[in-house]
Amino acid sequence: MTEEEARSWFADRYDAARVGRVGRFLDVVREESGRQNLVAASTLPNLWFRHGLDSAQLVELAEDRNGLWIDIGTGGGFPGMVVAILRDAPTLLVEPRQKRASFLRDAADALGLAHVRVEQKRAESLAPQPPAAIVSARAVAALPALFGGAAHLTDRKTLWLLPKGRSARSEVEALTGSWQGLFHVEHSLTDPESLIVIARGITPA
Ligand SMILES: C[S@@+](CC[C@H](N)C(=O)[O-])C[C@H]1O[C@@H](n2cnc3c(N)ncnc32)[C@H](O)[C@@H]1O
Repeated sequence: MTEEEARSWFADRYDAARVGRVGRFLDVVREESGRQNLVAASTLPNLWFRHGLDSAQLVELAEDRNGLWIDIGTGGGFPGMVVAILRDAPTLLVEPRQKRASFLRDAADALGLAHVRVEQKRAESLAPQPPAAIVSARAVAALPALFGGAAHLTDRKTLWLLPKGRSARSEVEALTGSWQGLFHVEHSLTDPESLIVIARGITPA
């Protein structure tokens, strides 16, 4: 898919103001990439597709849930910042690296996203709070570490949306005896060989 086609994917689903905000955010990611490493340099020419659309597809998997969305390890903003632009519900971006967390705070302020909170912490250090409706994490850790680090922020109704590349099935199978829940996988729109793990009812086995 070309960048123009990826942008059209947004324009077909969202109003012009939201699409404009996604575009402004991708512009600041491009600009900030001269100062810190936010995304792989090879993906800078394809921000709409590789990061915008790759993030936005999670909103389509979220079953219209309106509650708190926690994105673990947001890094340069993906998927959490795109999610926050596309839905108006509270969004918590968890990112331990100071420079990245500051960038996320500044970007949320510049875009007027008052429903975004940034915590400069590791997920496992966050105090328990009202359980998340949705937890996402892209390219952060293996499933046992994600569940171990963030389960205290969730309850049995929480939907976990975890882009996992090609390792998805083997990671789910390897959970036997440690974590249990209901799992299925979806193919990623940005790479049919990559899978997104969708999980609910996650508890220690
Ligand atoms: C490879 S980057 C991915 C960033 C972003 N999710 C993306 O896909 O573009 C992993 C990020 O997870 C963060 N991270 C690593 N361990 C974490 C933890 N336990 N809790 C929260 N964030 C974590 C790192 O600081 C880093 O920014």
